[in-house]
Amino acid sequence: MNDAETLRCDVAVIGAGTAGLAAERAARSNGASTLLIDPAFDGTTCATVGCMPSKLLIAAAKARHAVDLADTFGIRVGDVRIDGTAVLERVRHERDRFAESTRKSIANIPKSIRITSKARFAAPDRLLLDDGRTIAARAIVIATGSRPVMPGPFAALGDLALTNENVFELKKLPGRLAVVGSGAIGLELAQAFARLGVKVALFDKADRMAKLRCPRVHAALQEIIERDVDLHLGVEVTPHKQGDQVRIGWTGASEGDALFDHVLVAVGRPPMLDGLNIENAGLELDDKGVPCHDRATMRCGDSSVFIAGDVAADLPLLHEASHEGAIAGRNAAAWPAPVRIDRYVPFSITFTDPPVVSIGEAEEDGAISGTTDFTDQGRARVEARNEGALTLYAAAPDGVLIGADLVAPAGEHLGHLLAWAIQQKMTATQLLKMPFYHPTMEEGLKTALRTVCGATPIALPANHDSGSPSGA
Ligand SMILES: Cc1cc2nc3c(=O)[nH]c(=O)nc-3n(C[C@H](O)[C@H](O)[C@H](O)COP(=O)(O)OP(=O)(O)OC[C@H]3O[C@@H](n4cnc5c(N)ncnc54)[C@H](O)[C@@H]3O)c2cc1C
Ligand SMILES: NC(=O)c1ccc[n+]([C@@H]2O[C@H](COP(=O)([O-])OP(=O)(O)OC[C@H]3O[C@@H](n4cnc5c(N)ncnc54)[C@H](O)[C@@H]3O)[C@@H](O)[C@H]2O)c1
Repeated sequence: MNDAETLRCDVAVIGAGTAGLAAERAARSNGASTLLIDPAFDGTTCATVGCMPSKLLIAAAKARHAVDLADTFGIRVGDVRIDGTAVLERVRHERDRFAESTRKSIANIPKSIRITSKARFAAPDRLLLDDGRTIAARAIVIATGSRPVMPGPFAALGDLALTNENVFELKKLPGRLAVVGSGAIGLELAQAFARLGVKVALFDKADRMAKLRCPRVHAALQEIIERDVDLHLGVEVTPHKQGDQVRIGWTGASEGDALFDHVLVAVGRPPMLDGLNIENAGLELDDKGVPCHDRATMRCGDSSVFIAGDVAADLPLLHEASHEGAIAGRNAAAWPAPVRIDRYVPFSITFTDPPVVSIGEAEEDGAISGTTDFTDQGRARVEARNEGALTLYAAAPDGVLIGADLVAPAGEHLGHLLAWAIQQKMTATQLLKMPFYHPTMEEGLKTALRTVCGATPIALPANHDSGSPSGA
């Protein structure tokens, strides 16, 4: 198969993260010979510095919040002490378990397929490895992920500036933490650290958090976040090192300055194209430098190069990375015959408490909206979790659901129901013909669905009660 310097395969995959692993699996199971290249094979961003450690920290914050909530029910808890060292040790311990289990599954890939190195393009069908070898491949999948941005003034702070890559390595909880960026990472971690007793200030240059589209839902989120966090939207921040602390000054919609023990920089994760010599791949690039590609095949132009995961800079989410990997791997194996694969409805959950969810479209010609206010929703009130709002979007004239924005208790579950209904192109009327158990958070959907029907000539389902049980 090989001469001394050149390895040959049908499909070479650059990057062994979630997308690359899925691409290699799909290519191999479709009969291609494969090579998977990664400098570390250390167990994916998701398991090591992404989804899993962040959700572990959030789980600790949830336990702390449950103690606070107990009082509402007449359950008096004595003095609460947060052992920050133990909190962070559990995060790392469980995180390491997830990463180890991912590494074990990577180790099951035949050794001859795993190439421990960095790869860069020499030509559209040829890669150079750091160890001097070359790979000649019929098709290549780029799955190199993304990396955190660290603007210069923050980089100058040295160890005081954190990103998702080292924040979970803290040995103790900081006293005061500045979080810059109120996207998914900033929001999740700002609220979690605050609920663990850290004094947190959250800054964003934009005036919308988590790219939420509906102003009503955004207002509800703002009220929720401000209960735990000192929030400053629409500001420019300037950091300076002061002794072993950081002084953050901010101007814009509000002005001030304050001292922090650390600053968490969460201002986005651009695609990881550094060092790939992408110019040698002969691809058309968009204005972010990302190869232009077809979402149904993940093929870049009419080349034999495919792209998947965060590096595609489309929907940098885990389920999309794994789906795009499968699409790219399948198509790379089938190259040049394209296999067009349907994509999921866009769906993101930010795991704040309550969670923030955005699905599908927000506005379309003739869009109708329906809303629910969770501040007085029955089951939410029973649980003392009555906060948040939901906006559903539907297309006229028949009320086909096209999208939703929400921040609501049980939001991750409501979000799944809605995403599945929206992907199936169901109408508000069809959803209302299905059972809603009482008393549940799901009954909150009924209110929004009925408003969608009420806003149009769409009929409420015949022979179904149009009233509400107590508290729904
Ligand atoms: C803090 C945080 C929390 C998150 N939480 C969630 C969540 O709750 N839910 C969710 O859906 N998503 C979440 N995400 C997003 C999710 O983690 C990513 O979308 C996903 O991990 C991307 O997978 P990937 O395969 O594209 O990239 P990665 O897993 O980063 O894999 C890229 C691989 O490419 C390798 N590589 C890079 N350059 C080269 C090269 N030149 N040669 C060879 N190999 C190379 C790297 O070593 C790496 O192994 C979170 C992200 C972060 C940062
Ligand atoms: N639950 C989840 O699914 C989850 C959780 C965490 C991360 N992620 C993924 O990771 C990606 C990266 O997350 P992220 O939060 O870093 O990025 P992001 O793009 O979601 O948010 C970045 C935020 O930083 C702000 N910002 C940019 N430059 C700034 C500056 N100089 N000063 C102040 N604010 C600034 C932006 O306005 C934006 O609100 C997300 O896009 C998401 O796909 C997903």
